[in-house]
This record gives sequence, structure tokens and C-alpha cells, in this order.
Amino acid sequence: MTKDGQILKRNENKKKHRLFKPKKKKSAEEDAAIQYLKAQYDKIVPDEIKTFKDFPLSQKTLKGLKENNYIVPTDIQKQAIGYALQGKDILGAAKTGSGKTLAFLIPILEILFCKKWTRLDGVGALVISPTRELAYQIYETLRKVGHLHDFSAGLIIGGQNLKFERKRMDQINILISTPGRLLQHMDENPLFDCSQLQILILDEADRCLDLGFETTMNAIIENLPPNRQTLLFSATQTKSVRDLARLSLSFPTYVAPHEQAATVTPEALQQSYIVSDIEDKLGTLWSFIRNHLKQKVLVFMATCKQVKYMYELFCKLRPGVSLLALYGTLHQEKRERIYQEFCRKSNVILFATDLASRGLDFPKVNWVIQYDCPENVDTYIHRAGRTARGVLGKGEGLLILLPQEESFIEDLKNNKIPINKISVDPSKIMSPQRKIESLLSDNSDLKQSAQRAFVSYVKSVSLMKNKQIFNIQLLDTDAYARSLGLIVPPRIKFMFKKMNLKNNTEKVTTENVIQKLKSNDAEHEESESCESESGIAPVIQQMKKIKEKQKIPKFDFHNVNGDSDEEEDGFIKVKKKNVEVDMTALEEENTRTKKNAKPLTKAAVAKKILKKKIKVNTTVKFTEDGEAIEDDKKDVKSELAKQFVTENVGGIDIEKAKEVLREEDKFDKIRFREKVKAKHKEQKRKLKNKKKDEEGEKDDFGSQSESDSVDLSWLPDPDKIYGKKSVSDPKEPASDSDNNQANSGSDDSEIDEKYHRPTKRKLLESKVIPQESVTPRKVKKIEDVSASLSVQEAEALAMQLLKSKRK
Ligand SMILES: Nc1ncnc2c1ncn2[C@@H]1O[C@H](COP(=O)(O)OP(=O)(O)OP(=O)(O)O)[C@@H](O)[C@H]1O
Repeated sequence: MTKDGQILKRNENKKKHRLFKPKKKKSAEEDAAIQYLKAQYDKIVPDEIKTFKDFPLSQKTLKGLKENNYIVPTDIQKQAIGYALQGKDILGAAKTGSGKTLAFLIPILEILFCKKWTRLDGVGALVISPTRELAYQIYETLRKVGHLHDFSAGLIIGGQNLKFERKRMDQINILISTPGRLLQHMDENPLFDCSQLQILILDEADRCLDLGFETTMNAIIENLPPNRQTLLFSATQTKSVRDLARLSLSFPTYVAPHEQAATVTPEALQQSYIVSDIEDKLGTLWSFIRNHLKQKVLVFMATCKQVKYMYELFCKLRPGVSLLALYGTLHQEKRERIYQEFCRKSNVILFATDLASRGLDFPKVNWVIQYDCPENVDTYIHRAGRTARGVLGKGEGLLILLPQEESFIEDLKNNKIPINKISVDPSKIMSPQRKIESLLSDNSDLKQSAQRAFVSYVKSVSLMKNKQIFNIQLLDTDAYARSLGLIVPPRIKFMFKKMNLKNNTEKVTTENVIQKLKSNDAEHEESESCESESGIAPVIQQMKKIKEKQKIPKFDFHNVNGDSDEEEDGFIKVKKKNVEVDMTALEEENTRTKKNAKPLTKAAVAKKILKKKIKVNTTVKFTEDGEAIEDDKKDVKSELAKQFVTENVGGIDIEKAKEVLREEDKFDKIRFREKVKAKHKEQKRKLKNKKKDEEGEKDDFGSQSESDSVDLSWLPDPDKIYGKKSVSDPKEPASDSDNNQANSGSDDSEIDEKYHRPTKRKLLESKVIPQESVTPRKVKKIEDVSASLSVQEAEALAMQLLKSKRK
């Protein structure tokens, strides 16, 4: 098709072309440039790279880098970019903050550029990141560096509008996503098509696996075309990472520029730690913040609830610097806002969980405080790595440890992390304890938040794997609660369960407990004497303190027994004290005795039973007073059975047993028949009683017995009665009086008619008392009255009544 023809067609279908506008045809110059760049890839030597210009990169990428002041590549960039451009799969590991993001973003831009990728080509590159924040950050870096390219980039993360994402899925060239949301699109979105995928990036792969995305990741990888290039970056090379690498990479090049480095943390990061008792921790942090008001500080805590409480509390205490909190349970939008705010501000304190510990690139953080001991060395490295980032980054890290956590320092040093101990002048610690307590007493929400923080922290300590460092038994929960401003430590349900469990064991071994307690005291005294001789006072002092804590129960199990009196009882106190402390020793002791004991054979058990004359397979029930309840069903009745029971000393004679059962069966049948008879008798008796009751009821309302005399005082108005009766029940045979009425003279019939008027009848029927409940009784009474009078008497009575009515 000619050029003119093209223009013509474009004019004809203007609207259509606006929607699906094809990309400008690459100029011959651009083609030549691409050919040149591609030819240079094989000549890349990482060690010879000084600046980004030394890489064979497109002008658009170079310009994007320059605009953002990326001139000199970092070590990982030097190595990874070169191999990636050569089309190799990469397994990369580098220090935190060493610039891994650009190490994979630059190859993405270049590979798609050289393939002349257009919007219509669909997803060409896919980046999978463990957290939404990290994905967002990668997306932002891509936008900054790659804005001169024509590719479209999309951020697909949880917490966003799924519908919105769905519709735009087919227009994305570079997709940045978290694993869960990506798989959701793969499964549900027909517009999602990654069949043309060129390059896959697995960023922070170890973190993805830590967060439980292993199966999701595997499922995603299975859905991707196999003829792609893959770059996998991970700070640690765990077994699961190696498994993932095996699954996703083919003949990868291992890139680890810092493997031989003296330290695993950035060189510009100064690291120190202090040891603080749990009750002083909050005061220490408060004092630190008050002394660093002009700095950007990131404070890591173990749980979301702690972060929330500390943030709320410090806001109320007003340290004089802006405060922020970032944790997982916050809404996604809020998380993004806080992240951006912390990036923007220079004098700010951010309380955060480990959500912010990995990959997040906060610029110019001066201090990273690890308020709670990190779970392991990796977590420490990632937390500390939020400062001293990039080529020129500088920063300091401070780790606060409890005395029992100090052995963590050994782990750090063994992992090439240089860290020094510093001590804090106690007189410099300003504890806002009183103020906190008064705040909590005024503010029930804050108090609840403190309680939640307390429980969550204790729980987190109990859940930590490394029990040598995170020993719940050494945690002074009372002191911790006090430090949070809680005068009464909250009840910890899950600890109660433990406690109850241990209490059960304790009952069995009370003697052992007391014994153990004594031996502990002796050990303690011994160690004290050694200390004074050896002269290593401070260390021993520390040990002593820990030992001391071992002996004192630190959980406040308020009202476990609900009995304060018991606590005053010395013996019970002793019992309680050692419930927590000596359980491991007790368990050991139990297992030791178990080990020493001879194994019990079945024969030995049977012998024991015979010796004790225990009847096996028999159940004896007792009343509440402890008296045995005899079960007559089990008593044998027949002579043969009695004889069998007394004779039966062992073994079973089946034939005899059958005979006995047959004999017993006869008695059982008799017993059953008697039972049925008794049941029938009882039923009859009940029926009789019921009938009697019904008759009794009738007597109450109907005519009385013969002895009753006629009482005319209750005689109702005959007009009403007769009128009603004649209408209400025409089938009912008319009474004598009715007949008399009907057969009487014309006057009477007139009157009768009058009283048979439907209006009046209606009136009568609609009177308050329900007809059915009253009518039979009244009719009955009238019938009875009529029956008791002679015809003349009745007539006279009726006439008399009529006369009085007329008057
Ligand atoms: N070549 C460079 N020159 C200057 N600064 C750079 C360079 N490369 C990266 N940076 C900066 O260094 C910081 C850390 O980079 P990046 O986030 O990519 O590190 P990372 O290795 O991914 O860290 P983490 O392991 O913590 O996720 C960022 O602020 C980034 O802008």
C-alpha cells in the first residue's frame, strides 16, 4: 500500500484509527541504532564499566537515567545489566540498598526497545514483587527512568479496583504486580495475555516465599511461556529460593558482587546496640526522639498493635516532631499516603512493622531504631538497610535489646555485621511514665490500645522460633505492662491455657517441684560464690539477673485461682512460683525416670491387675456422696449363672456361657413382661385420672347434682336467652319453654317477633363475652330451670317477666 493510500484510508476511518493508532514506523536510523547496540552486548565487561554511558544503552534510557542523577552504576548494576542484555537468566544477590531495582529495570527497557515493542504487543515484561509498597516503588522508578520510552506500564496490586485493572490489562507492556493479584488476573481475566512475555523479574524472591506465596509463585510460573528470560533477585539464598530458581531459571548466571565483602550491610551504615530492661525501653525511645527532633527516624516494632499504640501515645505526649505509623492492617490508600509523606518529610518519626523493612526506599533516613529485637539476622539486615542507601547514602542504626536477647549480637557478628555496644546514661533517660498513666486513666480507648499492644507483643515473643533469644519465661510482663502505662497487666488467654496444662503436670509432681526449688537455690548460691572469685562482675551480674528472673514467675496470672488468700500461703506460693520456671526441668526429669523404668509388658500389666483383684471391664457408678450405685441389670438371677460367676476364674467356656445366657434370658423376659405390664397399668391410671378431671370441670360449669336447689337469683333475662337460642342453634330441639312460647297467643308472637329482630340478635351475639364459651352453659341452665318447674309455674313466671318488661 502506497503512502497516499495510507493517508486516504486514515481519513476515511479517522475514528477507528484514533483508537488503534499504529506506532510510528521506526526510522531507519533507529533500526541502525538497535543493530549497533545489539552488536555491543557481547563486548560488555562489567569491571570496565565506569558510568552508565559505558553500557550500550538507548538514548532514551540514558537520558532518563541522567535526569534522575543516576550516573555511576552500583556493583550489582554493573554486573546484572551486562548479563541481562546478553540474554542470560540471572540469579542475583546483593546488599540491601545496593540498587537492584535499576539492575532489572534498565534491561527491561532495553530489551523491549530493541524488540521494537509496541502497545499492541501486550505484556512484554513482568515484575513480581512481594509487597504492594515495593511494587509501587518499582513502578515509580520505572516511570521516572523510562518516561521517554513509548511503553505502557501497569501496577497491579491488591487493594485496588479490580474492575479498573481488568479492562486495561490488554494495554499494558510492563506489568508490575504482587503475586496474589497477578494470579487472580491470570485465573479470571480473559483480557490477560502473557503469551508474548519476553522477560520475567522475581524481585525479593525470598520475601515472596516467606510471605507464603510459594504455591502462588509456582502457579504463576507454570502459566508463563517457557522461552522467556528470567532475573531472580533475592537477599538470601535459602533452600526454597533455590527451588524457585530451579523452577524458573535456565542455566542462570550467579551475580553476587558482595559475596566476598567484609560486611553484609552497607559500609556507610554505622550500627550500634544498647541493652535495656523492659521497663526502661519506652523511656529510652522517648528520650531518643526528644534528642533527635531534626532527624528522619524509622522505628521498627514487632506487631501492628504495638505500632498503633506507640503512635497514638506519642501523638498525645507531643514530642515536638511529626509522627507517622505504617502497618499492615491500615487501609491501602492510607498506607500509600503515609509512605509518601515519610518520603517527603525530612524531620519525621515513622513507627512501622516489618512491612516497611524490605525493599522500601525511603530517601535520606538518618536513623533506623529497632525497638524490638528482630526475628532473625535477615530481618535485622533489611530493617537496618532502610538507611545508608544508594551510592552516597549514610545513616545509623540502633538496636535495643532486652538483657536476655543479648546473645543475638553473636548471631549478627557471625554473619559479618559490625555492631558496637553503647550505653545510655540512665540520668539522661526521661521517662514520661506518670504522664502515660494519667493519659490512660482518662482515655479508655488509649488504654484498650495499650492492652492490645501488650498482648500482641507477648504473643509475638511466644511465637518466635529462636527460643534461646525469645524466652517467654524471662519476659517480665508486669514490668512491660507498667512501661506501657498499664497498672494492671491484661490477662493473656493463651498463656492461661499453657498455665493450666502445666498445672496439671504440677499436681503429679509437687514433690519434685519442691525438690527442684531447693536445688535451684543451692545452685544460685554456688554461682554467687564463684562470681566473686572470678571477678567478671558485669557479665555475672547480667547472668544473675536473668537467673533471678528465671526463678520469679513473670506472668501475672491475675485471679487464675481467684484466690488471693492462697498467695499468702507460703507453700502454695512456692508451688505457683515454680510452675513456669521448672517445667522444662520437670519434663526432663519425667522423661529421665521414664527412660530408666523397665518397659511394661502386657503380661506384667495383667499380673498387676490380678494382684490387685481388679475386675476388668466393670464400671462402678457413684452417687454424689460417693456411694456406689448398684446396677440390678447386671445382677445374675439364675442359679446356673451364679454358679458360673463364682466358678469363673479365667478363660471362657463358650458352651457354658451360652447356657448361662439362655437361663438368664428367661429371667430377662419375665423382667421385661413385668415392665410392660407396669407401663400399661400406669397408662391406664393416667387415662382414668384425666377423665375424672374432665368430668370435674364439667361439674363446675354445668348443672349441679340433684341435691342442688333452684336458685332463681341468677336467672338470666329470658328475652335474651330465648331470642338467642332460637337463632343460634336451630338444630337443637326446642325446650318446653320454647314450645310454649311459640304456641302462645298473638300478643306473645308479636313480642316474640320483636325479640327475634336480627338487629337485637346481632347485638346480643356481639356482646363482650365470646358466644361459644358462655352459650352452652346458659342454655343448659335454662333447660334445667324449665325442667324443675311445672308447665303452669313456668307460664306464670314467663307472663310475670313479660309484664314487668312492658312496664
Ligand atoms: N546508580 C545509582 N546511583 C545513585 N543512586 C542509586 C543508584 N542506583 C540506585 N540508587 C539509589 O539507591 C537506593 C536504593 O536502591 P534500590 O531500592 O534499588 O536498592 P535495593 O537493592 O533494591 O534495596 P533493597 O534490597 O533494600 O530493596 C535508591 O534510592 C536508588 O535511587
